[in-house]
Amino acid sequence: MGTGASKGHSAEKHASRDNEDLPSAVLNGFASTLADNNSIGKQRTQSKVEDDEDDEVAEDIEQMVQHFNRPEDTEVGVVLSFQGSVRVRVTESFQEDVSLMFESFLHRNGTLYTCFTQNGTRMYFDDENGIVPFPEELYGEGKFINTQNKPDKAAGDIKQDINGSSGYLENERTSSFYIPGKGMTMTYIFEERTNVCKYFDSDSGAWLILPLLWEANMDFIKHRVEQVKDALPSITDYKEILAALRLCNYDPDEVISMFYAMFGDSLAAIPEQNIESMSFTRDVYEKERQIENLKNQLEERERDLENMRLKCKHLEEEKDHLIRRTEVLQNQVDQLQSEHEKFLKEISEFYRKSSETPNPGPSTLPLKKEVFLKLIKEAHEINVCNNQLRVVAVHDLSDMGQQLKNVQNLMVNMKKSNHELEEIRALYQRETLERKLLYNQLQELRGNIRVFCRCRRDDGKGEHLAFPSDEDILVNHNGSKKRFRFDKVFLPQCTQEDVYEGTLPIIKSCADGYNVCILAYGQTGSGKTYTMMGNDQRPGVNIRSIRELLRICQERERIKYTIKISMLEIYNETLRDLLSQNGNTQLEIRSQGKTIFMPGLTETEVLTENDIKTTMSLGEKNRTVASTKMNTESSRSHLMVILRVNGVDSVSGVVSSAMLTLCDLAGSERISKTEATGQRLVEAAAINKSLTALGQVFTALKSNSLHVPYRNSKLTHLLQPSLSGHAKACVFVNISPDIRDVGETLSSLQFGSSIQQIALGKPIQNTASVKPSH
Ligand SMILES: Nc1ncnc2c1ncn2[C@@H]1O[C@H](COP(=O)(O)OP(=O)(O)OP(=O)(O)O)[C@@H](O)[C@H]1O
Repeated sequence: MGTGASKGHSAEKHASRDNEDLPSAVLNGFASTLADNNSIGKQRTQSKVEDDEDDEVAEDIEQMVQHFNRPEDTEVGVVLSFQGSVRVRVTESFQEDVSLMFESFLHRNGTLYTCFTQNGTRMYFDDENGIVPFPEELYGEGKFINTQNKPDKAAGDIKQDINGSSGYLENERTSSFYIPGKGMTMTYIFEERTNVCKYFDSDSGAWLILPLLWEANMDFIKHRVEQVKDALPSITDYKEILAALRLCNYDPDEVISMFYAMFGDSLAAIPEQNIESMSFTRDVYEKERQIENLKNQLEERERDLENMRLKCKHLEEEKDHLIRRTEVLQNQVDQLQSEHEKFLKEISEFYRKSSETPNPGPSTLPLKKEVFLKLIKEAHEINVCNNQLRVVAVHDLSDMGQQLKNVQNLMVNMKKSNHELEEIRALYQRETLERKLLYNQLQELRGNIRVFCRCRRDDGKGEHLAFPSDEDILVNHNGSKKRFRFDKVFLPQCTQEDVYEGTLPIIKSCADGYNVCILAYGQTGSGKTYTMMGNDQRPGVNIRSIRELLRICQERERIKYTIKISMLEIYNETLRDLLSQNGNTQLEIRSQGKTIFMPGLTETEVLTENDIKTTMSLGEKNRTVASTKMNTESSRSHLMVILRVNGVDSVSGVVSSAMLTLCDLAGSERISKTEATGQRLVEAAAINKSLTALGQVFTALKSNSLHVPYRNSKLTHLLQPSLSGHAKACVFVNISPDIRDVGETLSSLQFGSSIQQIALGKPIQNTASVKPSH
C-alpha cells in the first residue's frame, strides 16, 4: 500500500472545476510525479532511474508550490497536512501561513488514501493518475480517520478498572497449573476483550455464542486453521488449533507465534515429531532439571554435614585438651598430696623420736621450733591448695560435661533448623515466583504500554504549562485549559536518570524474554534525541538501557546471553542499514508468522559498554553522511536501534529470545513554507503516512480489532513484534515548553493520551526448552 492509492479512479473522471485554473501540464506533471513518490519506498528499491525522477518530482512540486503561492491566489488553501501530526504548511503569501493539511481516508478494504484540500476540493494522491479529486462514491466505502481525536476512555476509568479488580487475588479466578519445563505456574482468569463468534437465535431473538466445534465448520475458521496447519505441520490436533484461535482473537499469526513461544523452533524443524513427543521431551528436561536441583540440595547438605563434622572434631579436640589438663592437675594434686603425706610422716617420725630421746639438749633437736612451725603452716597451705585444686578440677569437669551436652543439643537443633531452612528456601522461591507473576499481572492490568510525557528544559518559558501532579499536565491555550494524563509526567528539571528510571522495569523484562520497545514521539526540537541518545555527559535511554541489559545478563551466571545490535533508519519509506560497511545498504522486511527479519541487516555483538558506544557512533556517522547526501536533517527519518537478546539457561536448557527496540521517531511537526520544497513535501508525506499508520495500529489495538494494520508502513511493520500481544512498550511524548509550539504540543499530548490506555494483551515470554548443551 502506498501513501496514495490507485483504484482506477481516473483523473479526468474526477477532475474538479477547481483545477481548471491550473496549467494542465503543471498539474499533470505534479500529480503523476508526486504520486510516484508516494510509493517511494517500493519504487526506490526497483530502479536507479527513479533517482533522476526524484529530482524531476522535486522540480515539479516546487513549480506547483510556486503556483499555489502566487500572490494573486489570496484564497489559496494549498495545503498538505496530517491529522495534526505532520503538517506541511505553505503560506499563501510570504507573510501569512496557510495550513497544508493531510487527511487519511481508510477504505473498508484496508487501503489508506492520503488526501489534502485544494481550493475547497478534497484531492488525493493516486498511484496512476497523480493528484486527482477524491471520488464522491468512496465516501460511503470508508471513513476519514483521526487517530488522535477519538474519544478516549477517561483516565479515571482505568484507575477504576484497576481498583475494581484489586480483589482478584482472593477470588475463584486464581489457581495454579503445572506446565512441563516451567513448573507450577499461577493462573488467573482475566476479563479481556476478545472477539466472540455468535449465531442469531430466531427463537429468542438474540445472538448466542456458537459452540467451539460448530465454529469449525465455518469457512472463516477453516481457512485460519489451515493457515496454522500449513505453518506448523507438527501441530496435528484440529481442536487444539481451534481453541488456540479462539484464544488469540482468531488471528492465525498470533496462534503460530504462541506455539512457537511454547515449543520453540523445534516445531518447524521436526515436522514429523508431534506435540505429544515434544511434551514427553519437555518432561524429560523437566526431570533433568529437578535432578539437577536435588543434586544441588544434596551438595549443600553435604557441605553442612562437613561443617558439623569439623565442629565436632574441634569440640573433641577441646575435650581432649581439657581431659589432659585435668590429668595434669590431678597429677599435681596427687604429687602434692604425697608430699603432704610424706611431710606429715616426717613430722610424726620426728615427734616419735623426740619423745624417745630423754632430755635432749637444745643443740640435739633436728629442727628449730620456728622452722617446725613454718613447715606446719606450709603443710596447711598445701592442704588448702589441694582442696581448692580438687574443687576447680571437679568444677571444670562438670563444665566440660555440660558443654558436651550443649554441643549435642546444638547438633540436634542444627539438623532441625537445616530442615526449616530448606522449607523457608522453598517458600521464598515460591514467593519470588508469585511476586513476579503478580508484577506481570499488574503490568497487564495497567496495559503493556507505558506512556510518559517529558517537557524539554527551557529557562523562563512554559507559563502556559502547569503540572498539577506527577501524572497530569495542564495546557492553558486561548483561555481554555486542557488536562492530559500519563503514566508519568517528567518536568523540565527532571534529569536523564529520572527519565531512565521509568523505563527500568521493562528493560528487565527484555532479559526475561519479552519483546520491549521504547519510542520517542514529538515535534522537532522537543528533546526526542536528547531523551533517547543524550550526550557524552548525560547519556540517554539508549545507552543506559543497553548498559543495564548488559549488567543483568552478566549478573545471571546460569544463563548465557548473546546480545546483538543493529541500527537502521527509515527515510521516505526506505530502510537503510546504518552499520553496513559499504555505506547505506537498503533493506527489505520479510516476515514469518509474526517474526520479522531483514536479510542482510548488519548485526554486531556487544559485550561491553565500549562496544555499544563504538557501534552507535558508527551508526550516527553513517546517518549523518546519508542525511547530508540527501540534503535533509535527521529528524526527517525514524532512527531505530534494535538489540536481539538470546539466552540459554545452562541448567534447565530453556532458551529465550527477545528484542529491545529503541526508536527516535521523525519530528511530528508542521513544516514551514520556506522548507516546503519538493523533497520536503515527499518527506512530509512519508512521515505523515508512517505516523498515521502508527496511530492506526494503536487505534486497532485499543478497539481490540480483528485486524491490526501493521503493514501499512515500514515503521509499523518493523514495530509489529514490539506492539503486539507479545510485547511491552514505552512511549515518550516529548513536548516543547515554548508558547509558540503550543499547537504542536497539544497535538502531541493528544496522540500520547490516546495510546495511554491500550493493553497489548498478555505479554508472552519468548522462551522454549531445548536440551542443555553440556
Ligand atoms: N531535557 C533537556 N534538558 C536539556 N537540554 C535539552 C533537553 N531536551 C532537549 N534539550 C536540548 O534541546 C535541543 C533539541 O533537542 P533534541 O535534538 O533532542 O530534539 P529532537 O526532538 O530530537 O529534535 P529532532 O527531531 O530535530 O531530532 C538539543 O540541543 C538538546 O540538547
